[in-house]
Amino acid sequence: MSISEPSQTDSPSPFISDAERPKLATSIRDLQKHYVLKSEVVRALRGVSFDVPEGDYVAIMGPSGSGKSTLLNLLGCLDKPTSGSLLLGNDDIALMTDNELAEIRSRRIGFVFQSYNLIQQLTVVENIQVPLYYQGAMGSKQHRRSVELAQRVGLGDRLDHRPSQLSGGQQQRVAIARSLVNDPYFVLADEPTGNLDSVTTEEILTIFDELNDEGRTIILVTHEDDVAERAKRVVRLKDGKLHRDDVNSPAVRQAARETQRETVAQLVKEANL
Ligand SMILES: Nc1ncnc2c1ncn2[C@@H]1O[C@H](COP(=O)(O)OP(=O)(O)OP(=O)(O)O)[C@@H](O)[C@H]1O
Repeated sequence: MSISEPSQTDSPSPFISDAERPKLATSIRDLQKHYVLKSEVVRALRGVSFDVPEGDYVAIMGPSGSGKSTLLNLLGCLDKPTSGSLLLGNDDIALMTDNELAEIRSRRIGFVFQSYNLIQQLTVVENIQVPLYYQGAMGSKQHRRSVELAQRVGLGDRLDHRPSQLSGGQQQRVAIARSLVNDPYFVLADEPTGNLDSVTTEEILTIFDELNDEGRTIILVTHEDDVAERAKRVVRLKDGKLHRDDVNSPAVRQAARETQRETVAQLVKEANL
């Protein structure tokens, strides 16, 4: 359950100075995406607008076909809108060339996928470094940063392991560390707990909570209410439009944390019997 509050205003208040206004990780205005299939036009996004301030934690939800993946592809610079704007920093992705999109995608967006998408032949540290490899930045400083990130997600004792030697939850931790290596505008996670059991889901959501507490901006797509309740805000799409934009109260977030921890404690207890 969430209480409904408008989380953004369309026009900036004249009483707030530029210095006081929160910086935006991204700003989306009247975003439209149409796909042309033979003679048919599919209007996957039909004028979506919202802002994501730095430090926000947004869950995107909606029924199948509502436009979540389409929005995620645009946020991840994997595709360009038909019209409207999507600002990353001061850059509008609608105006970028394909090369510029690829550049910003590899340098400034941190991806976490449901299926982890790790390279099987590489170790934990090497997988974390992959986004740096595309930039030709592979010195000792970058190696140190990758080790620190592995430690940050609790894999300090698994640095030389390969994905096949790790559990699903550990592989997702590697993916989270990899998503942070470039200091991204935001972490973009597509059903990050979709393949995980409740115990591991709780571990991953706790890492997201901690990263967000440290100021990281997180945008995730989920079908699960209990995952969405952990976010600060839930954006719901319906038929390609923004249907609702609700703030989760601290009480709702805390209750979701407690419920999940109790479920985990019960499962652990049962497993020990
Ligand atoms: N590449 C494409 N070509 C044509 N139509 C597409 C394409 N991608 C998505 N669509 C259509 O756009 C609409 C929105 O699809 P999208 O995948 O964004 O929805 P979704 O909310 O992510 O759904 P799901 O939860 O099932 O993954 C759907 O009608 C879909 O069939």
